[in-house]
Amino acid sequence: MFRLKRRDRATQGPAAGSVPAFPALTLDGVRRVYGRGQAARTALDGVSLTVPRGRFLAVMGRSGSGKSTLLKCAAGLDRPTAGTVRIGGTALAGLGERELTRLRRDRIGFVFQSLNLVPSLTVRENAALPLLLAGVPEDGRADAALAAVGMADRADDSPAELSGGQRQRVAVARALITRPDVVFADEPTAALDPETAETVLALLRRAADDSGRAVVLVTHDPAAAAWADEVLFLDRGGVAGVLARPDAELIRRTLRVLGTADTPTAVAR
Ligand SMILES: Nc1ncnc2c1ncn2[C@@H]1O[C@H](COP(=O)(O)OP(=O)(O)OP(=O)(O)O)[C@@H](O)[C@H]1O
Repeated sequence: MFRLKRRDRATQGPAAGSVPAFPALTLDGVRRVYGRGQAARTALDGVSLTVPRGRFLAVMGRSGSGKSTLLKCAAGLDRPTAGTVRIGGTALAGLGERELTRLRRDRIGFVFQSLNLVPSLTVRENAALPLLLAGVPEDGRADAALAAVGMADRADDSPAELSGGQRQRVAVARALITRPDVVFADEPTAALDPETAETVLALLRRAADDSGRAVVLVTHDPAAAAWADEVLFLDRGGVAGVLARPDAELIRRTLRVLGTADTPTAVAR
């Protein structure tokens, strides 16, 4: 069976095509208010953070604390009401829709639970999709990316023939194929059994360690967050705390102290 071992962070060079002088991701005073007037709801309340290259950050917090909103604003999928988001030094607010789409395609990788593979394409074509959309020849890069996630032998298969964990491994290959500055992962292991989840988390860990990507993982699962270098806890749209190099037990205890666990049973597990 394909498995990876958890490893300590290694220092690696910057991602190709990026500007090494700048962190992969910075948020400065990011606010997001939904609605207007009396119906206005502040989902993010002035969040600032920096994620350097090679760093793996997990974002946690109870339902409604602003995790998805943070991820969408950071990934250029939503525009903040105020504040600045920079990917590799590029301020997203200064970009038009077309430039933003290009930046998302070329410099950001996505591994979302809901962002499924395209069923009418082969596994290889799915992995190559960001390059195909950019009109760039894939030149064997899809096979190399699939080999890196242990899926080379399934390149000609249809996604329908894969298990959930195998699909997520292909999604990781697709997310990494453009050598992005940042990989955003939204609950990528929520539907997987613990062992399969570990395989996917190890791939994200390796994307930070070996390839110098910044990885931002949104999760409810302390065991998943324990793969990160840092865990950022959100509460009512603000940063309630940050934990460096935590294990799952410390994360559970911190959730309990901060009152950001979804349910008492989630803490007691
Ligand atoms: N499109 C929207 N319109 C209005 N309010 C929204 C919208 N999206 C999110 N919100 C509100 O913003 C707040 C933060 O939502 P968000 O989805 O970011 O939380 P979350 O931490 O990701 O939650 P979950 O863990 O349940 O996915 C919530 O109060 C939510 O109701």
